[in-house]
Order: sequence, then structure tokens, then C-alpha cells
Amino acid sequence: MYPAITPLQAGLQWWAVAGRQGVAELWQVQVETAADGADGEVEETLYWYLSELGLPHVERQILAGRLVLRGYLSGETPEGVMERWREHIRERLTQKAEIGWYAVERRDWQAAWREQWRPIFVGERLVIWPVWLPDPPGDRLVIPLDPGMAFGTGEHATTRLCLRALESVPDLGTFADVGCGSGVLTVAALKLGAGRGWAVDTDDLAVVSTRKNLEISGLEERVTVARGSTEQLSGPLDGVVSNILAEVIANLAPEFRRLVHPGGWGIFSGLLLTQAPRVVEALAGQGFALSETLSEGDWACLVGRFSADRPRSAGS
Ligand SMILES: C[S@@+](CC[C@H](N)C(=O)[O-])C[C@H]1O[C@@H](n2cnc3c(N)ncnc32)[C@H](O)[C@@H]1O
Repeated sequence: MYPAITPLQAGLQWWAVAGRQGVAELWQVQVETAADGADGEVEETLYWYLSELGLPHVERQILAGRLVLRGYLSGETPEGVMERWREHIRERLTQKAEIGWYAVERRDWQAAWREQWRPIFVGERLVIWPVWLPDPPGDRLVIPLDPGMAFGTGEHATTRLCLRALESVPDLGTFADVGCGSGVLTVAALKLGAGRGWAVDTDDLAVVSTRKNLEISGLEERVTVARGSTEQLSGPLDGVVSNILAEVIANLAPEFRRLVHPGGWGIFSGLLLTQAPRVVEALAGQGFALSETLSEGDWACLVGRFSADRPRSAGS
């Protein structure tokens, strides 16, 4: 569990580990808000703010009816930078959320995380299995995972939705996982029958984590992992899966079209049901024909195929 914490500074909650004031391996930024389904928009906004503030590794939990999001900064982050971020969040954060800062020890954080994380059964055929647990049951395709600090444990609905969608594609073939995080979707696609994959993420820690998880499954020979985004990839591929954010998916729509051959599949999530229409519109402009929208709570996942007679923009 986390070490005991004591307030270091009044006002906007600023805390430190007891006996270690000012010394931390990691700073934890925690944002808390109501967890009722109506607040999906707040959650999306908070993810966005946290990633804009340089905190891409956001952990999500529901505790006593409250949604808790936590991001981590290096303990070596200078005080001045921390102060600026604190002000930035204070200015921009919705009234509906509370924020706290904590000093944590990396070892304790990882131990706490491991204690909490349980196997996650997804769809008809998959189970995400923490690597440190004893052998998993034999009746499902196992995704053994050590997520490190990357997103993609299966705790978030969008990951589960993408996994369900991958299960439903009969001919996965060659694919790209854009925004691979822990590599959970890449490992799943291969276990579900895909032949070869390309996994990219703008975050170094995600690249490390994906490589590690591929090695755990002995699949590293079948995937090229790179830091970056679609500019690292060339087609034609049989499909693409991307679980990022509504805006990012919409902006990358022309890139998805470039990568996937006509008739190929697409699975897109990281968006709320309310955001689905404009993301579908952006994708449809690139010849994407939606066949199904999967949902869990407020979250959506778009499943479909790029049509053979897709439009071409000028010059392409
Ligand atoms: C929500 S996580 C998804 C992780 C995993 N694929 C899953 O489904 O659980 C989104 C990931 O996309 C990465 N990312 C954000 N913007 C990106 C971009 N433009 N291109 C590639 N990756 C991006 C983030 O670093 C993060 O690891």
C-alpha cells in the first residue's frame, strides 16, 4: 500500500510522505470527481488535461463512488515546474473535480498496483492475466501482461471494447496498433490469429512496455514496435486498431485510410458515445463504413471496414 501521507502545505492539497518531505521518487497527481455515468465528459476532459500536462500514464479507479485518476511525474521534476503545473491545473480544472499532489516511492507504488490488479475476463475468448499470478485457467486465450507504467491493463472500458471488437474480426491478417500503450491489443490480435503487427506509440514507456509484453508471450518476432505515430508505418495493411482520443482519431483518419487497403478493417476507441458521430463523420470521409458501435458506460468503440470505392482527396 501507499506509505502514510501528511500535509506539507495548506491550500491546494500538497502532501508528502511522512518523514521524507521534499524527497520523492515520483510525484503523484490525483484528480477526483463524481463517478456517476453522466460525468463521462468530465473524465474525458480530465484525461485530456493530464496528458496535456505531460502525464500520459493515467491510472483509473472507482473508489467509494468517486472516479479517481492518477498520473505520475518524475521525483526529479524541479519545484518551479511543479508550481507552474499546479497553477495551470488550478486555472483550468472543472469545478467538479478535486486535485491532490503526493510524493510516493516507486517501489511502493508498483507493489500497491500489483496488489490491486486482478485478471480481467473480456468478451467470449480472452483473459488479461497479470504475469505475477500463478498459471491462468486453460479455457481462454491468455494475454499475460505486465503493464509497467503504460496505459492498457484492461481496467478501462475502451481497452475492453477494442478487445471485444478484435474478437469479432474473422480475418485480422496484418495490422497496426496505433497508440499501443502496454501492447495489450497487439498481443490480443496475434493470439486471435493475426499474422504480423506494427505497434507505435508516441510515449517511450509504452514502447518499452509493449516490447516487454510481446517478449512475455514470445511474440516479439511478429511485431515491429516503434516510437511515434502513423508516420512510422506504411501499408497496405489488413486493418488498424487505435484507442486514443476522439480528436486524435478524427485527425488521423486520412492516415488510417492510407495504411489500410480497401476492404480492410478498422477499430477505433478512446471516445465517448456523444463524440461518436463526429469521429464517424471524419472516418466516413476517408471511406470508412461503420458496421457496429460497441459501448460500455459512456464509452464507444467504432468497428467497420474501409470501402473499396473510398473518396480520394486532391493530389492523392
Ligand atoms: C488510451 S491509451 C491506449 C493503450 C492501449 N492500446 C489500450 O487500448 O489499452 C492511448 C495511447 O496512445 C498514445 N498516443 C497518444 N497520441 C498518440 C498519437 N498521435 N499517435 C500514437 N500514439 C499516441 C498514448 O501515449 C497512449 O499510450
